[in-house]
Amino acid sequence: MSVTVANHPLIKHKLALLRKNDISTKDFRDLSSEIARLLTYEATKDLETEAVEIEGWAGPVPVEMIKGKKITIVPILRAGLGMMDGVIDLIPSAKISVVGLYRNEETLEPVRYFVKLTSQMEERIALILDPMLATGGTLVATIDLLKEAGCKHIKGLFLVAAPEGIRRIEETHPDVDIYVAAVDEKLNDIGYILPGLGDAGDKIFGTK
Ligand SMILES: O=P(O)(O)OC[C@H]1O[C@H](OP(=O)(O)OP(=O)(O)O)[C@H](O)[C@@H]1O
Ligand SMILES: O=c1cc[nH]c(=O)[nH]1
Ligand SMILES: [Mg+2]
Repeated sequence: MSVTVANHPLIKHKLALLRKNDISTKDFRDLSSEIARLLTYEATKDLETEAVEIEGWAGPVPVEMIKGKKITIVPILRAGLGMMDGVIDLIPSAKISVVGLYRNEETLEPVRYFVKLTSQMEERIALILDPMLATGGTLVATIDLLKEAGCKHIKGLFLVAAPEGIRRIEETHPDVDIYVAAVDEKLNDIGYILPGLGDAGDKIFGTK
C-alpha cells in the first residue's frame, strides 16, 4: 500500500483555510472541491497511456492518450459529494458509483444505507472520495463492497486522515493506495480527527 501526502504549496494553503473555525459553508465547499482537484492530479499520475496517431493541422501527429479510460468515482455519502465536482473537472467522462454509509455515533461502526455501482466494476479503477479517514471503518466497508463487485484497482482520496485509519487500511487492504492532503495527529475520544476539520459532512451541507 502507498500513502501519498500531497506536499504542494497550493494544497497546504487551501487546507489551512479549510481548518478555520468560522469558515462559511460556501468556502468549505469551494476549498474541498479545489483540493480534490489537486489530489486527482496526483492520483492519476500512473494512468497508462498509449501511442496513437491523430490528424493535426500539418498532417499526422503521434500523441499519447489514456488507455482504456475506465474510471469510476466513488463518493461516500454524504461528505464525499463535496469532493466530486473537483474530480469530475479533471475526469469528465468518469462513471459515478455512489456509496451511502454513515458512522454510528456511539459504536463508530459504519452503517450502510445506499449502494449504486456502475457497470463493469471488474475493469475499472475506482477513486473513492471522502474528506475524512478517521478510524477507517467506513473506508474498509467501502473497499469490501467494491472488491465484492469485482473491483481490483482501488485508490482513496481524502482531505485529512488520522494515523489510526491509515494503519487499519494497511492491515486490512494493503493493495489500496491512499492520497491525502494531510495526515493529522490523532483521533479524540469520540473518533474525531485532531486537529482535523470537525464534521466535514455538516460543514459541506450546512447542517447543525
Ligand atoms: O473513518 P471513520 O471512523 O469511519 O469515519 C469517517 C467517516 O465519517 C464521516 O461520515 P459521517 O458518518 O459523518 O457521515 P456524513 O458524511 O453523512 O456526515 C466521514 O465523512 C467518513 O465517511
Ligand atoms: O474528524 C472527523 C471524523 C469523522 N468524520 C468527520 O466528519 N470528521
Ligand atoms: Mg458527518
